[in-house]
Amino acid sequence: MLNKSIMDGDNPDLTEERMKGAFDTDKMAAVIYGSEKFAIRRREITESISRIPQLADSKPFSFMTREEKISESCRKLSVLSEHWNQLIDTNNEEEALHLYREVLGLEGHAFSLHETMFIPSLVAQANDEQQEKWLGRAKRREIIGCYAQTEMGHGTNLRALETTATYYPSTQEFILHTPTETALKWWPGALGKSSNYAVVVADLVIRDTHYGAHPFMVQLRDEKTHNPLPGITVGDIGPKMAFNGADNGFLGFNQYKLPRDHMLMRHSRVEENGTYTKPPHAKIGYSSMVKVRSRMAMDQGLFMVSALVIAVRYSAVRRQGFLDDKSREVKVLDYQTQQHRLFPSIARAYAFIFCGFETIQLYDQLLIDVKNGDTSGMSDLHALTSGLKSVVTHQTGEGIEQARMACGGHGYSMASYISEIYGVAIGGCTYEGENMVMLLQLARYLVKSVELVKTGKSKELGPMMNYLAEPDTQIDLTSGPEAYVKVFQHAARRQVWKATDKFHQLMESGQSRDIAWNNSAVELTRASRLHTRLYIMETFIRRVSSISDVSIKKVLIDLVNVHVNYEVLDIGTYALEHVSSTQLDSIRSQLYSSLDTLRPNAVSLIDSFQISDMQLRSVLGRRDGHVYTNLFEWAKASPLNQTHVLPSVNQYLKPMMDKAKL
Ligand SMILES: CCCCCCCCCCCCCCCC(=O)SCCNC(=O)CCNC(=O)[C@H](O)C(C)(C)COP(=O)(O)OP(=O)(O)OC[C@H]1O[C@@H](n2cnc3c(N)ncnc32)[C@H](O)[C@@H]1OP(=O)(O)O
Ligand SMILES: Cc1cc2nc3c(=O)[nH]c(=O)nc-3n(C[C@H](O)[C@H](O)[C@H](O)COP(=O)(O)OP(=O)(O)OC[C@H]3O[C@@H](n4cnc5c(N)ncnc54)[C@H](O)[C@@H]3O)c2cc1C
Repeated sequence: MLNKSIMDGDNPDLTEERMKGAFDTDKMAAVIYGSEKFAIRRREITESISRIPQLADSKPFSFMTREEKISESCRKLSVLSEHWNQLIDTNNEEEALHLYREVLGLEGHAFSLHETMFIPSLVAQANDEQQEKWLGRAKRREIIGCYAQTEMGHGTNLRALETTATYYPSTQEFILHTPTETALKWWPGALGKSSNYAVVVADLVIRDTHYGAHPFMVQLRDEKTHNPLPGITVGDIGPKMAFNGADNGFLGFNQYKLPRDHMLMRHSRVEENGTYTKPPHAKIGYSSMVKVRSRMAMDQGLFMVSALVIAVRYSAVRRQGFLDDKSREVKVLDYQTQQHRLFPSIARAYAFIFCGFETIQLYDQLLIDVKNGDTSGMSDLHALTSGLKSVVTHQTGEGIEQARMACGGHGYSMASYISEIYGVAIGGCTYEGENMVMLLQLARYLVKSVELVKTGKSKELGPMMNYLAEPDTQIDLTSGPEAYVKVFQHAARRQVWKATDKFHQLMESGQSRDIAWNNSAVELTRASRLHTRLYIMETFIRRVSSISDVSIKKVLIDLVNVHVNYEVLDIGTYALEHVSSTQLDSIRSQLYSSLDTLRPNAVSLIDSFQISDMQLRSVLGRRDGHVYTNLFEWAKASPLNQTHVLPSVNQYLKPMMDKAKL
């Protein structure tokens, strides 16, 4: 059996789709998840979880209040604490994240930031003695931590953070203080009610000199009572667009004393007498953010996949309207518009995940290099991940919203669960650096690269930048996906040069650097997007070319074809400089035929992600395809349906109607 999801009693429309799949979904899972070993481990972990009934949801998430969601996730975390070692290798981050996704879902929980930012901050920023003291406790979950950087008044501009950590050599202590209301830490995940420790980012002050943002390990709550410690004001910031299982919080300090060795001192130091040693790279303290950004292509790819699993499966069981055969309505997946809505997003999701593997590995390597004193790769990775997080989060938002619309009316119901996936995923456009701001960070790097070319120093260009120095060439669109890469290179190169020239000209005309930058900013962000999309396309093609299994490679090439045709058409206005409108018409025809080619493998392509029903939490996306019966059951479980007559009817509507009758 090529598609391992086929089971007796499933909806026959889905079974038919799975029979059509031309490749082995387990083999595809191994490609998606980087190795056969990890793909197998994922399945084993999912299987083991299903054997622990207390880890099942006590009722559908969509019917829970915020308080119930928080209580439910804490309940499950306490059950998990009895099973960690038997379920996963606790040193394996990917296994831990898979476990969290399966059991706790995507709405956040008490450990939301513990694994993703608190522990990574200790790993990257704490020195050996500090790691000895805190890392083991954090990994054993004796303490719960978060990452408290953003303030009510400032998230983007870290140089303007107002929270101070002032060092006093006389007592060898820092005093943490929140001087104004806008200096309150605001937003950190799991800060409000769950965490008892935080890595707090504050402006280091020694003898009236401000050294800027530095990380500190701060105890927030008493380990016995969980009450906030004296001098600490902490709480929840209230409901959000989504992600409401997490207690994003506020935090203020009133002259709060902290021992000297609580500043994380792997890279910068404050000696007992107040002597400050600066880090080997000015931005090394920003590494926890780079860590999360390097994961975002993968995590966002998985958000998009969740929505696509739901939309593609549902589109295979939803029948509406007719094509040739007037005796039976067609699966909506057979409509070209439906395929055009969904398949390019499937391609992007695969591409994002392949990019994600690459950037996660680059971060891990950078961590080793930095520990060995080599910070030379920091700028490259910062630029790459800044652009990538921005493009991927934006396109993921678009893809999920299209997936929701592709499910028609039922997509709008929480039974589909797509609105929640959208709400959580779209947060990624803002957290870890607002997208425009991060595109502009990449643009700094692109502008510098053009300046290198202009001054004859092309040899110094960073990775992925050589194309900026190359001349335009004739493009033969019949020569396969590489020709489309060339189109992107031409378009990105032209836009990067154009934006840089504009910036330079404005400065030459007398504008200050900052004003000229601001007046070129829209063009600069366009350059960053094109450059990043080029990287995504190249990575996708490179990864697919490296695959040896014939049937897997064949379907992934079909997917690459959808991707390259769609992407080039999507940047049509930029491509027009290099591709004629007749050529664009032929790309359009190729896109339509590539959608057709992909159609028989659509369900198998999304099944291959092996996202369990438990994780998906969607009636429409059920693996067995039994949508309608379960939709009715789900609606019957609504709290409103637990009584025939609501108290509000008796209190307001009935008296109103009775009065109208008089
Ligand atoms: C189903 C699946 C489930 C998955 C599971 C996930 C679930 C969902 C969980 C949610 C989890 C949320 C987690 C959110 C957690 C937060 O959001 S934490 C808070 C994040 N905050 C931010 O990202 C703030 C953004 N701001 C910044 O990073 C900085 O202010 C900026 C924008 C980089 C500017 O920094 P700056 O110090 O003013 O520097 P700037 O003058 O702009 O640049 C100076 C130089 O430094 C360089 N530089 C700046 N930063 C760096 C750096 N990091 N490295 C190297 N060089 C750098 C610049 O490139 C520049 O270089 P040159 O061009 O001069 O050569
Ligand atoms: C779900 C979620 C979880 C979060 N979790 C955490 C956490 O765990 N820990 C934490 O510390 N923080 C967290 N944050 C905060 C988050 O990191 C910040 O909100 C984010 O960095 C954006 O900063 P801001 O809110 O100051 O936006 P602002 O900078 O105020 O953005 C407002 C607008 O101004 C524009 N803008 C700002 N500066 C510039 C510029 N220089 N050039 C051009 N345009 C500019 C932006 O593009 C945007 O359009 C979280 C946020 C969310 C939504």
